[in-house]
Amino acid sequence: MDLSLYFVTGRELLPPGKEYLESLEEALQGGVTAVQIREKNSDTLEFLQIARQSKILCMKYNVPLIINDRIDIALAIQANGVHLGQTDMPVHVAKTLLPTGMVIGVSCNNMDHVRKAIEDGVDYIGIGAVWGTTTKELTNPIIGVRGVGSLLQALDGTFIKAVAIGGINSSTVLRTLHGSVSPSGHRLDGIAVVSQIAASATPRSAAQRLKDSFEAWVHGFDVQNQTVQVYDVETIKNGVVELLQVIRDKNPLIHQITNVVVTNQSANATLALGASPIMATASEEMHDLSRIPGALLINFGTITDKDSMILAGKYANEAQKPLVFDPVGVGATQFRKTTASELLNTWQASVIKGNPGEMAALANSKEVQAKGVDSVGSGFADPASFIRELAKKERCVAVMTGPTDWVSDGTTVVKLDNGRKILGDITGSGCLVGTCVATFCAGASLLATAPGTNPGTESEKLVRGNMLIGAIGGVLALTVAAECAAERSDVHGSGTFLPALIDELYKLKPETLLSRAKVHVL
Ligand SMILES: Cc1ncc(COP(=O)(O)OP(=O)(O)O)c(N)n1
Ligand SMILES: Cc1ncsc1CCOP(=O)(O)O
Repeated sequence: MDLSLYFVTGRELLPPGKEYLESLEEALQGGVTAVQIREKNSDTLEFLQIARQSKILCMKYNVPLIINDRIDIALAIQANGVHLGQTDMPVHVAKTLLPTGMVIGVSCNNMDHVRKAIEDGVDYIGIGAVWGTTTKELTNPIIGVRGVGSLLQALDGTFIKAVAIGGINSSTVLRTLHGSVSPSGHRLDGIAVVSQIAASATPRSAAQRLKDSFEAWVHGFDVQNQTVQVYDVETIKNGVVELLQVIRDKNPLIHQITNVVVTNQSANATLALGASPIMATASEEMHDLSRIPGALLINFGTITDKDSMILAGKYANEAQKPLVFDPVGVGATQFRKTTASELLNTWQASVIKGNPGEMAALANSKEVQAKGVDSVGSGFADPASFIRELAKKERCVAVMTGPTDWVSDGTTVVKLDNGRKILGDITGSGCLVGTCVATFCAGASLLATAPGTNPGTESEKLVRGNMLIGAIGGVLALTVAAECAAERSDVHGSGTFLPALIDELYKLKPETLLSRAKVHVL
């Protein structure tokens, strides 16, 4: 059964003047691949009639029909299957009542539900609610995009299909699909949708849009899985130098929502690299800024603009712009942890950058501790494996800073050895890395969207351009410039180091980067 676009009906949501059967037929014409009749307010006779009429239409389009909750109705109309919630008829009882071959789907909100569904041998699970929704009063917690991945991983090795449900619409669909892939590479088989189709005056185009997004994303996912990109040191260094040139030629806008401690020096570092900073925080301007080529940096060192962070990130994903997230001091307070989780469930970061303490807190690891915004101790026993797994889990490039910097896209791990101790003696050196990474990612994005490249070919992506090279470029630019600054005879301590660092970023030459960068591909 193809569950890729699973329409769950909602007659109560029909727009004025729209007939139910007309709406269902248009949805089927738009490419719905499975239909579930969900009647929460009808008596048995009305439910039966609606199910019968719906079945005729579904058969016309050769689309399977599932009945929500009611085994008797499913049997009466010989539906293709039933969907059961956690408080509905238990699966083992339903199995005794249903003929073999009739599909059984179950709602799952947590790992216990998934384990039970596997034990019961269901055909598919509906994981939800992934996002907030007004269609149903939720009695279980919202799972969030990242929570779906761990439930999917539990299905590894089974034939049970999985769809996500709750708040899926044309704005959230790509984020849902991309962010829910498990670390083992298990993806959703489909999306289940009520209001985006049922409440639409044009259900055909609503369904078509969702179907196009789903198919484009799956195609991109399959292509990516089939192509292993192998990096060598020369390719990386040359890629970084190319991005430096793009930044200086194209002067991208680097929108930064950052903390009060580093705002000025971050803006100056951006300018020194050849890009254009804007330190804007009002939610009213987030949409306009997202339309300008460049990148977005969200640094929550002093979290006061959470709503703007949420909006800016959503718009950046929509515009396929790089989004660099610097979860400063995320382990320091419960508020920071909850906020980071909320942000990461809402938008997809292209790069997450942090020190070992911050990265440990994000990964719920106790191996490295933090004190406020600083990491304490000697770091991870196996930083390469840690960073690779974190990148895989968060579906982005991960950068872990320190005396040695580690960068991974979840496959390749790159170790960078240009770190200088004096960087730790100025405030906000980690934040400056974030700024430089955002600037180089902007360069990577501009390179990928340069005239001559077809923007239509990668419509399924949340970001365009090579974010691994962008992240490495940002780290190298800052650490190589720091090396140059630290060697200067006019630098006597941290006070003279900071302006010298900005100077060295300003003067940074491709040949300096090429000769000094200490890059190791693992
Ligand atoms: C595909 C899919 N997944 C989950 C649900 C929710 O079912 P349930 O938990 O039984 O809640 P109600 O739909 O009965 O309100 C679903 N219907 N479909
Ligand atoms: C039935 C159901 N189960 C979990 S969320 C939900 C409603 C989904 O509706 P919508 O697609 O309109 O958010």
